[in-house]
Amino acid sequence: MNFKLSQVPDRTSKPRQYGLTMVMDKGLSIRQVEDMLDISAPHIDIVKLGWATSFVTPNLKDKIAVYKSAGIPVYFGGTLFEAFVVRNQFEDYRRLIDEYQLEYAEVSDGSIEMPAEIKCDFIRVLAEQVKVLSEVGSKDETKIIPPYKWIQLMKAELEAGAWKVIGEARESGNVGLFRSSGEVRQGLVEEILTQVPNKDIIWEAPQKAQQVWFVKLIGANVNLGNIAPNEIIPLETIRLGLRGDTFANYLNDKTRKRWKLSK
Ligand SMILES: O=C(O)[C@H](CS(=O)(=O)O)OP(=O)(O)O
Repeated sequence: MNFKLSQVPDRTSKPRQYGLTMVMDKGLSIRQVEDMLDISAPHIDIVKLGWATSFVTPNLKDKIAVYKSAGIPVYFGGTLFEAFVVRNQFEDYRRLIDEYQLEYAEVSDGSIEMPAEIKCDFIRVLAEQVKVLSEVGSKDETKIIPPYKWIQLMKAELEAGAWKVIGEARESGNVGLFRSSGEVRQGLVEEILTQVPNKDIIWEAPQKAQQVWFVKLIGANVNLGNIAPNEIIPLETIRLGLRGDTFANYLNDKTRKRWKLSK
């Protein structure tokens, strides 16, 4: 940090197991990646090449190499996994992961119907090869999954070997964990947290108000995903209580009382 400031929460340090910021790259050029890393690398834990953008991104290997040289792991979006699976090309997908020397892979069923047991089988197989992030939730806004089902799926996928489970929200943040307005399905999140350890969950939270909500609920070291490249540094300030939205979060009672601040 550039300055000394008291009453700032401790952040976990890299390589983080929690307190993760997962960034969504949906087609940055190599130059843009270099620029992003130049300023934001300390605050990026993992990068997802959103949905199937990796299929059409030129110079993919070179781009992944830039992330690698900065020590930042990259993985393909779950939609690419689904695109291979529906075409009966799972083995090709596994080879692809090796060819691109990836250390993480996402297993999801956001765009397809996949029995939970089959999804867990894919997780089991891939977990032998890489660290698996499995995503729970549908991309279809009309498909409302009840909380008990989210919990069941998340637990089963972690047991099958997922390193983290991701709560679906899409790039837009208006499905899955959120209502179409972007408002958090609070009851859902709170119920999930009674059964699944928060360190095991990455919450997709692309909108500022959503990030603020999670930081207020869970704290500076909440795992957040689908963060846009230009929101990485702003998010870090939200985590640290250095933006208006979370400003009073970590101040002690004496300071809050003196300045008449409420959390
Ligand atoms: O679910 C996601 O976050 C993304 C992006 S979007 O749904 O296409 O907006 O898909 P994924 O395949 O998990 O990257």
